[in-house]
Amino acid sequence: MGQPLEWGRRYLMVQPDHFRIDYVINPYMSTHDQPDPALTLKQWESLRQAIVDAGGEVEVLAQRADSPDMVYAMNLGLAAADGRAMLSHMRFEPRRLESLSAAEWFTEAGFRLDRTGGEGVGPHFESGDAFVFGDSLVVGYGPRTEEAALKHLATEWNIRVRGLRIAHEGMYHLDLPFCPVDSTHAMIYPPAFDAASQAELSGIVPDPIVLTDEEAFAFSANSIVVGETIIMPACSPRLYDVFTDLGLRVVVLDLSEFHKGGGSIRCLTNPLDFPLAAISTPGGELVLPA
Ligand SMILES: NC(=[NH2+])NCCC[C@H](N)C(=O)O
Repeated sequence: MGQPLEWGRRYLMVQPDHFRIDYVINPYMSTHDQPDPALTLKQWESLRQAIVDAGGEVEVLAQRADSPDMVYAMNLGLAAADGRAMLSHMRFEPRRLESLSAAEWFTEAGFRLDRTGGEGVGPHFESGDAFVFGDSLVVGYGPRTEEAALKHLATEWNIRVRGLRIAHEGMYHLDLPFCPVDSTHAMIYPPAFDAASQAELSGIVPDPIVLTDEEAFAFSANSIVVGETIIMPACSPRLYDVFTDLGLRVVVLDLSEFHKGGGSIRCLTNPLDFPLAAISTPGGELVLPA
């Protein structure tokens, strides 16, 4: 039986005042399918409210007019409860301006900022690829985050990092095929990973909740757990039973406008309280799939 997650009470969200599809950097995006601004704001507000209702806290950052994807706050940087933050170094050029605002926000909020891509050089890292789970920081790499960033995270922060190679273009961030639910349970979608990483994953997750294709592509793993509540963009009857049996209250919200940019509930929320103490190890340690 798992214990509740030690994190996920405090989030950063970006108010979607300039959400558009201006370019295509994942298979879900099309410039011919634009979000409706009023519905976008309404859906975002329902998520903010659901987090507060579940006992969570939300900090809100204004969206830059020049950064339509900035609404996906999960990618702004990896923030820890002890005040460290690793700024993302986005793979695609149109998202890099977001980092200017993110750096300013993290600094003003009192975080000590590190970067994998100082001065624009260095490996790409997108924080939607990283979660604390078990004894390590689990990091997806391939489509967005580069393998070299994992080494940087491990040594810079003296933590244990376990890499999983993502091999599916529709699952381009780890937060699409992987979602920690409690200390032992996580939703996983194995086809997102190469064979060696699938093997690695079974060692990482003691109690896997394996998603069907349909569940995975409804963004079921792009959910968040806030206290006793799991907030999901979609929940099949089977998953509903799994989560209620685990003692969770299931809240399902419609975030359809944000699916047009290729993200949902997790992508819109950046946890600010990842515990690093549980995963720290002198000198750092990096475990990569064979
Ligand atoms: N954490 C996430 N998966 N965020 C989704 C990001 C979506 C954004 N359009 C991109 O491709 O970068």
